[in-house]
Formats: sequence, C-alpha cells, structure tokens
Amino acid sequence: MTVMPAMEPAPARTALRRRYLMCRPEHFAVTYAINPWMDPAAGADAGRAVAQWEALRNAYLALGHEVSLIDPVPGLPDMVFAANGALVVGGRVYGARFAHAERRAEGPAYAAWLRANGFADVLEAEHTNEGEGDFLTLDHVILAGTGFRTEIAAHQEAQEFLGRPVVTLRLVDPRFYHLDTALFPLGGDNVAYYPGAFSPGSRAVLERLFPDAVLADERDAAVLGLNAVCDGRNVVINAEAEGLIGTLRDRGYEPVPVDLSELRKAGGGPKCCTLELRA
Ligand SMILES: CN(C)C(=N)NCCC[C@H](N)C(=O)O
Repeated sequence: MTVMPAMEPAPARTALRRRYLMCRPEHFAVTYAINPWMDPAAGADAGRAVAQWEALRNAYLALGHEVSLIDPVPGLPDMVFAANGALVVGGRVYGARFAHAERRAEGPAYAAWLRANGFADVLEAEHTNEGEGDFLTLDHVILAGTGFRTEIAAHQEAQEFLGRPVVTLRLVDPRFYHLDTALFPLGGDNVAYYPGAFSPGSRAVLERLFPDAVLADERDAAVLGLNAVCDGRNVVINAEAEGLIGTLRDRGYEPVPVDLSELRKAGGGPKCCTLELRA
C-alpha cells in the first residue's frame, strides 16, 4: 500500500485595510493606440466601462477598503487608470511623467489632487515613469519595470526620493508593457507573476527574491490576470483568469473575480484602475 504524504494546509492569510484612489471612466474611449491592446477602429463603450468600474469600486468597499475619487478630465480617456498617476509610499509622492504625449496631462492632474488631499511632499519627476504601473511596493523593496515606458533613471530617482531599495526588472513582451500587467504583490513579501514577460536576467532575479512565488501561465496573463490587487488575503482579479484564480485559492487567498473587459480594450485591468495611497 502506498502512503500518500499529507498535503500541507494553505496558511491563513490576513487582509489589511487599504486606501485607494480611483477615477470614474466618464470620458473613457479608445481614440489612439499606445499599446497592442488598443484598437481605435474597434472603439469602446464608456457606459459599459463605467458600470464595470462601479462594480470594481463596490468590491473594494465591500472588502472594507477606503476609496477616494479624483474628478475625470475631459480629453484624457485613459485617466481611469489611476495606478499610472503617481507612486505614493510613506506619505511621499513620486509624480508620474508619462511616456506618451496623449497621457502627459494626467501627471499634473494627479499631483494636484494629492497635494490638495494632504500629500504635501510631491516630487515632480525628471525621468519618464508611469507611477504604480511600473513600481510595485512590497515591505522591503520596490520592484520597478522598464523596457517600454519607465526609464531606469526613474528607478534611481524614486529610490533616492523614497529611501527604499528599488529593484529593476526588464519587460520584454509588448503586451505586458507595464510591470503591473505581468506581476502583482501578494501582501508584503511575495508576488505572483508571468515569467514570459521578463528578460532571462530579471526572471533569475525574481526566482532568487521570491522562491515561493505564484507562477501564472500565458493564458492567464493574456486576459490581464496579473493586473490584480491583493490586500494580503483577498485578490481582486479579472474573472477570465481561471487557472490563476484556482492556484490562488489553493494557496490560501480569496479571489474576488471582476469583469473589466471594456477597460481591457485600452490595456487595463483592476490594478490599473487603482492607485494605493500609502500613509
Ligand atoms: C498597469 N497599468 C496601470 C496599466 N497598464 N494601465 C493601463 C494603461 C492603459 C493606457 N491605454 C496606456 O497604454 O497607457
């Protein structure tokens, strides 16, 4: 008779209350193409985008998180992607400087909101960076993407301003043009990621830093399943990422599936719509 080894039970996970900033997609549209997901000829439905976004906001509220809102600006259809607007760590704001002219006015709009809402220490970045789209904060380190949007010089600028170690990761697949399309933090000390989005050297760095990471496959990455938001226990994630949702459940997390298919037409998912305000 073969004796099967006992399965380790998944550890209990603890949720921490978060503060998020979001922007209702009232002016959402796909009128230009700055990433491979965007097709202006196919367009997008702003009404449907608003309904899906409302459901995302309600999911955060139901989980007990605080959600602040910034007014959308006409003519800035991508402003719904609040994560790109800044990086806020320890109450300090590293301001975004967008790579594409179409989005450039969003940086000052987010910086103005943050200043008006108690975040006095705002650095206007010298180097191109797209906020939390390319900077993901864990307890002891900030992971920073480069290759498509954010410059390595911005990684150094953010490290100096925030006083946290910043680890550069190189993205190599244009579908995953921001770090938060390919990786998300699972609480403060672990991550989930899609290895195929990274250069060989960056994959080796991730393996060394996170030997216990959750790995996603291309199917889950291709529905922006890695563009997820975890509060330590709950993971707000695109519903189509079925394989990853199952793995997260096996690892003791509580997936909260959402439908953001309309916003994906611009290349965004739950995380893109969510800027975390860390006091
Ligand atoms: C990771 N985050 C925040 C995002 N991926 N944001 C979506 C940005 C979409 C926009 N059309 C753009 O291409 O900039």
